[in-house]
Amino acid sequence: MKEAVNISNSSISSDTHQPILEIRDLKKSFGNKAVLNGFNLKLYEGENLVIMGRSGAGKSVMVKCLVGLMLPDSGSINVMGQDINALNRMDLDKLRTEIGFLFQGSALYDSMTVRENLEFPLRRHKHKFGNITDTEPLVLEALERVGLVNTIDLMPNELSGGMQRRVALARALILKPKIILYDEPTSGLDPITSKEIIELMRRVQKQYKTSSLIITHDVDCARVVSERMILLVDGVNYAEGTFQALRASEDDKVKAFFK
Ligand SMILES: Nc1ncnc2c1ncn2[C@@H]1O[C@H](COP(=O)(O)OP(=O)(O)OP(=O)(O)O)[C@@H](O)[C@H]1O
Repeated sequence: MKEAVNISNSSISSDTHQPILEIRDLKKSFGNKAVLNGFNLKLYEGENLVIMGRSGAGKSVMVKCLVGLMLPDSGSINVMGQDINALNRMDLDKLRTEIGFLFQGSALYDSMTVRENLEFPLRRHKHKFGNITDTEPLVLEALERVGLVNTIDLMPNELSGGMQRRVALARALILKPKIILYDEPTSGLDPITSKEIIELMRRVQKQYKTSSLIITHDVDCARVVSERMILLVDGVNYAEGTFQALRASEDDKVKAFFK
């Protein structure tokens, strides 16, 4: 297993803590093209970990393996002490409620109102809150967290791109997950709206005390939200450390990320 260049870890990543999410030696090839070549990751409780990689580096492949949409060739993925590849469908479904996703684009259901979009995961995973019948308080709470209670009866196409992203964040939060996975949370947004989303991510992290895995190309987003970063190069975690430490690195491959 190839070890990452550890440029400077934050105190959170101390090995005395048990990671809430751990990826070990993940490998995935397509034909003779190795995309992930022994990728490792540990996400600790309450931490904001950013993964940066150039286009085609294998970030989406990693995310798909992580959520069980793609099988890796080898390696393990452990979420809250459970190996996801060893779980049956029902247990995997249950574990998924502990992971909130905010994918590229907002991926709201266009034919549903904001309220219905937020109710959807609640109905699907009723068991999580003891078979609740009145979803309204949870919907309102999640919308309040993102400052959009007044949009509850609107359709997604009546919202701006930034508002849609915020509603998608509310939907990711509604099941009160322990982990949030952000895949390019600021892509396609103008700089001001991006800043608003980044600020919201920080606020939500504090309120819900979630652990966040943030996949981004956006250096500004990484600077503001990350406590620790992993640079994914050639299918491995090439370098790890704080934003400041990585930015100060003299390594050419690391420097290329900050140009
Ligand atoms: N199902 C697939 N079949 C064949 N090749 C694939 C498949 N999925 C991904 N790849 C290849 O794996 C490589 C990594 O793709 P991936 O989408 O993970 O990149 P990425 O880092 O997410 O890029 P971007 O930042 O542009 O989204 C690419 O070369 C892609 O063509």
